[in-house]
Amino acid sequence: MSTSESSSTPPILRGIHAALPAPLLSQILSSRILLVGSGGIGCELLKNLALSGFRHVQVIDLDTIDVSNLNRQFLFRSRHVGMAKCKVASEAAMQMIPPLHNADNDDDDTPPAYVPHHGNILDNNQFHVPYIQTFSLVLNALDNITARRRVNRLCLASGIPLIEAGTAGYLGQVTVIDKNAGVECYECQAKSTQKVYPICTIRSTPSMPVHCVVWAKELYKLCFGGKVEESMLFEDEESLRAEKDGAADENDLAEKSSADTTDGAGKTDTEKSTDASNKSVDSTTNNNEPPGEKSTHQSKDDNFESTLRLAAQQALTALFVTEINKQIGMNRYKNAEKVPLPLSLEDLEKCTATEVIPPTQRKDYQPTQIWSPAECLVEMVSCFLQVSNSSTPPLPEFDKDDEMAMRFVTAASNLRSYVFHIEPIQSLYSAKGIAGNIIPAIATTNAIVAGLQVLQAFHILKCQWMYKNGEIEDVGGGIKKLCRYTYCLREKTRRGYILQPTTLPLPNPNCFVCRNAVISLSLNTKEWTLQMLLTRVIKKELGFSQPTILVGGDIVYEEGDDIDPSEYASNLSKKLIGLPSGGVGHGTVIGVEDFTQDLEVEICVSHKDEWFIAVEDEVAGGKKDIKLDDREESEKFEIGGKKPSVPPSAATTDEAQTTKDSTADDDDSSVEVMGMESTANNAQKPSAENNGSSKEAEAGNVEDDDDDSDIEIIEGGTTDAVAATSNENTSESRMPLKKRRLDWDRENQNGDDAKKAKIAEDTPAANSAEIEIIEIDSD
Ligand SMILES: Nc1ncnc2c1ncn2[C@@H]1O[C@H](COP(=O)(O)OP(=O)(O)OP(=O)(O)O)[C@@H](O)[C@H]1O
Ligand SMILES: [Zn+2]
Repeated sequence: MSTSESSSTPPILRGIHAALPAPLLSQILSSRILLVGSGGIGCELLKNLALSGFRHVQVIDLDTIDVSNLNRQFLFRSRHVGMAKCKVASEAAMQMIPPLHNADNDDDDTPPAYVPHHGNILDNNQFHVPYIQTFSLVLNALDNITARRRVNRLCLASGIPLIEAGTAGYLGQVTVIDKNAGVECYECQAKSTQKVYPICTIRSTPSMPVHCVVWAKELYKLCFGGKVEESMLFEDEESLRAEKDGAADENDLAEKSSADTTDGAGKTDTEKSTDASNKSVDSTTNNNEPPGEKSTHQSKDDNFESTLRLAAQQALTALFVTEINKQIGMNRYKNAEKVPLPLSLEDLEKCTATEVIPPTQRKDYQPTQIWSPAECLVEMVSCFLQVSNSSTPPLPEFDKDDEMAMRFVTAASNLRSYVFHIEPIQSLYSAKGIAGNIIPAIATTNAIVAGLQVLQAFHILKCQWMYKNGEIEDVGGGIKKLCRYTYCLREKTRRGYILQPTTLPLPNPNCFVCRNAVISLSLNTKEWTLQMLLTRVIKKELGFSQPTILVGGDIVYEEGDDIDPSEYASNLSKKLIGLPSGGVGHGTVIGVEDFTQDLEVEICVSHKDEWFIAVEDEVAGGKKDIKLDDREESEKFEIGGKKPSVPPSAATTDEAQTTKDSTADDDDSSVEVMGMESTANNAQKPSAENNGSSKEAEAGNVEDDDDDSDIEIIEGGTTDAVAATSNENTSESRMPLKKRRLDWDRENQNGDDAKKAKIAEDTPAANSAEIEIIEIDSD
């Protein structure tokens, strides 16, 4: 019997007791763990924590249980659908904690408690640095970058170790982030950004199914969204006029055609028709008629229904006939391989007939069926009618799990594919894959990764216990030595392992989060307003939550509970160049602080007037650069490019010096983000928005370094072996990101299936890889 195992140990804990020295077990039993996310990985983790004897766990999750979660989030049953995930998961896990006998835990006699918090980790008021500081360590089981970034920053600011994990299909990884260990943080490496398509491709020249799906999602926003002006398809009067003028330059015929299809208010036929169907929706949803009176107003209802059907038909004709003819009339496709073909008027006439049953309402309906154009039209009409006849408004944003939204997007995107001769036509099932960019979740990978996380938790607790006993000088040093970045691979390594541990990577010196590096930002300071800078860059790209912005040492904007929003409101609409304290021009250093994340950064601005984007050259083949037009101003920026070589105004300040010094080795900056398509970055950063981070694709680089010794390290006997492995691994794991990516690409050409699969996700041919957000879903 081992040191910690007693005759009274419950059988389920005996294995753990046999493996762990008694003090470590006691450390586990009294530790306080925070788990963020109780979905796929989170459920596995909760079960592992409970069965390993962890008694004090808090769980944060914002979501409720959906039917689609049940196949892999095994703590949930169908009776739990609609209930808070964290509550159900905590209760289920609590039942699994083996009862303890006094001898097991001398230090802690408080009863076990798994406490759920049904909330958003982004909520500053509830989940802040002092809260995080009450835990021994934090475990992440999240599915998005924003939340991960937030936990990363909270943990760095609190000095609490974080065990980060992610999966994408068969691939997964686990790592440990700890400020005091001096290792890479979550934001040291760039994450894949939302895939962005040039507006012109989506609006006029789609060539792949994914373009049609993106268009259909924008159409959903235009038809049902709360803010139609946020749809990429929305046209204000100015852009309509600009389009008309441009068309006039092209040829006279174009102008005539354009004039024919816009009304006096400058609205396109599409907008007029979707307006019409929306008005029908409004008039129906505002109709307060009690349901019982319906039969007495049958004929009135019949009339109303036929009005709705007519409005739907008009909208569809505008979308798939009038608008297409207009574009053809403007000679937009004169060099295209195939000119689009508007939908048949006959199909459009038939689609409103009451007796035609939409495909999804038929008895033999299967989500893998492919709908004909006529069926797609009927399906769209049924969506319009459903919205009109329902008392609850549709979701303002497209959600792949919303049944109506998915039917609408499948039908609309397929109709667009038919018009533009794009193949293959998608079933609802495959369109959902593209729309949500879904890589099927594999429960086994989640389970493996959650197991690895608990092993890392043992390592951290061991370090904390060793520190308490004066065996090591600092916890961080111990973590750096004991903990591992572990990849879960699809194919076995040469030595036959699927788990590949490496030493924790060193921080990226250019990381503004953990290394306080100056951020370089290029944009047009004469066009960008403070509001654009705030929303597009400071909040969205850099993840600030309550920023204070300083120019020339003076506050130009501030947010917070006790801040009067009107105080700096007038600055928001000002162009950067016109801001107080001398404005922001080429070389200006902007300060940004966020006390909710204990983060302060400096942004060195480069003024840049003209922006280009590489697009497919349909005529000559290959790529060509086109100048970005005015509509995309907020997409015209670059983070992490070259900083101004001689910052004019700030040249003598310390900030400027920092800026200048860091310019030389800036080329491989991992925070380079272009807010537009086809930058090298997108290829560089695979699947970071899914359950995994960008690391998994680099797994191939460490294949030769395989050594699974750290799986047994908890027993303390393998430290040397791991240290030796660390040295071997260091050069690979510290390699600049671009170099590692190049090696990765090369290896893929050599035909490793696992890696090919990963690359396939990054290539246009795998449609699902092209969309904005990558999510893991049920398989
Ligand atoms: N900001 C956040 N605050 C709290 N919990 C979050 C936050 N963002 C995501 N989560 C939770 O993280 C969990 C991630 O789990 P998972 O990746 O299995 O996603 P899922 O939504 O359960 O499944 P899927 O998206 O595949 O249908 C989810 O339960 C989700 O609610
Ligand atoms: Zn970092």
